[in-house]
Amino acid sequence: MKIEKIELRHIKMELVSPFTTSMGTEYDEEHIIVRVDSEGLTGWGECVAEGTPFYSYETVKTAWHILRDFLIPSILGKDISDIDSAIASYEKVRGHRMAKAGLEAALWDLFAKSKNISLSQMLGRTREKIDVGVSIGIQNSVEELIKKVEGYLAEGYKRIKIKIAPGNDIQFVKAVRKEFPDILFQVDANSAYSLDDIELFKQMDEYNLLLIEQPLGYEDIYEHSKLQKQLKTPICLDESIHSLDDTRAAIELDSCRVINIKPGRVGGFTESKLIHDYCASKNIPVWCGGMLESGIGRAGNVALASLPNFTLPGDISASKRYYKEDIVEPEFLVNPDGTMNVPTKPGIGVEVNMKILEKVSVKKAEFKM
Ligand SMILES: O=C(O)CCC(=O)c1ccccc1C(=O)O
Ligand SMILES: [Mg+2]
Repeated sequence: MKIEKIELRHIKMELVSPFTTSMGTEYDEEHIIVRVDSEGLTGWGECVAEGTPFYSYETVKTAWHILRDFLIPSILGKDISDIDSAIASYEKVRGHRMAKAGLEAALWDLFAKSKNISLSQMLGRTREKIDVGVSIGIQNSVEELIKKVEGYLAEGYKRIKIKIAPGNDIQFVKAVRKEFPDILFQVDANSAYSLDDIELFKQMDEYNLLLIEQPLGYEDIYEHSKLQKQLKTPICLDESIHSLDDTRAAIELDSCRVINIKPGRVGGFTESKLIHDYCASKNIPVWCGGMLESGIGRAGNVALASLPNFTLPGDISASKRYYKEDIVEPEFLVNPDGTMNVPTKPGIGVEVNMKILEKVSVKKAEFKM
C-alpha cells in the first residue's frame, strides 16, 4: 500500500479519577495518536509513551521526535507490501519501542481494513469475548479501597489488581483478601522494592495472590530469578520485558512464571505475537497490560487479548473507568459477566469520533509525500 499521508496528534485526556502508583499520581494521560492514510483507507494507532519518563524512558516528546525524524520518513511515500517490510525499513532505529508500536498499530489497522477483516482476525483471534480485570491505584485508606473493589466486582470485573508501594502494601492485601476470599487478586509494585524486602514478599505469599507484578528493578531479570525461587506466588514481569529475547532470558532463568504483554512496551503487535507464541510453547500464561489507553489503543489491546494464550484477565477495562468520553464509537463496555466483546468490524472495529479527538488534541502535525 502506498503510504500517502501520516498525521500525529499529541492528545491529553483527563482521567475520571487520579491514578496513584509507586511512580506517582497521574491526573491526565498524554499519548500520541498516529493516523496513516493510503488508497482511500485510514489506519489508526496509539503511541502509549506518557508525558513523564517514570514508567518508561520514552515520553510523548521523545516518541514524537523518533516518529517525525526517523520512522515516518522511512515509510512515507513508499509502497509497503506488508507490516514486516515496514518494520524492516526502520530496523536501524534501536529501542524507542513505544514510538514504533504506535506506527505499527496504525499499519495493522490499515492492512486489516484493506483485507476487509478485523484486526483480531489478522492477529489470530481464537475467542470472541475476552475476560477483563481492573487495575486500581493506591487509595488513601483500606476502607476506600474496599469500596472501590466492591464497585468493580459489581460491574463484573473478573480480576482485581491493586498497586502497591512501600508503606502501602500488606495492609491493603490483607484487607482485600479478608473481605473477598475467593476473587482473582494480584498486586503491581512497579519496581518499588529490592531483595531486602524478602520478608514482605514471604508475607504476601500467604494471601493466594494470582501473581506479583514487577516487584524489583525496572530492567532487572536476574534478581527476580532469586526472588521467584523463594516464593510460591508467580512473579509476573512487566517493565523488564521489552522483547522476545528478554522473555526467553526471564523464562530460562525462572525469573517469572507469567508475562504481562503490552504492545507499546515491546515495540508492537508483531513482537507481542512472538512473545505470545513463545510463552505458549513454554506453558507460561500471558495477559494484556494497559497504559490507560484511549479507545484507539484499547481496541488494539482487546484484539491482541483474543489470542489463545492470553488466559488471564487483562488490564483492559471499560472506557468509562478511565475517561468521561472516549474518542471512539462505540465506547468499550464490560458485560455483566466480566467479559468484553472483541470488535468484529474491519480493522480496530470502532470509529474515531473526530469532534472529541479534535477537542483532546493539543498539537498536530501532518506529513505528506
Ligand atoms: O490501563 C490500565 O488499566 C492499566 C494501568 C496500569 O496498571 C499501568 C498504567 C500506566 C503505566 C503502567 C501500568 C502498569 O501496569 O504497570
Ligand atoms: Mg505493571
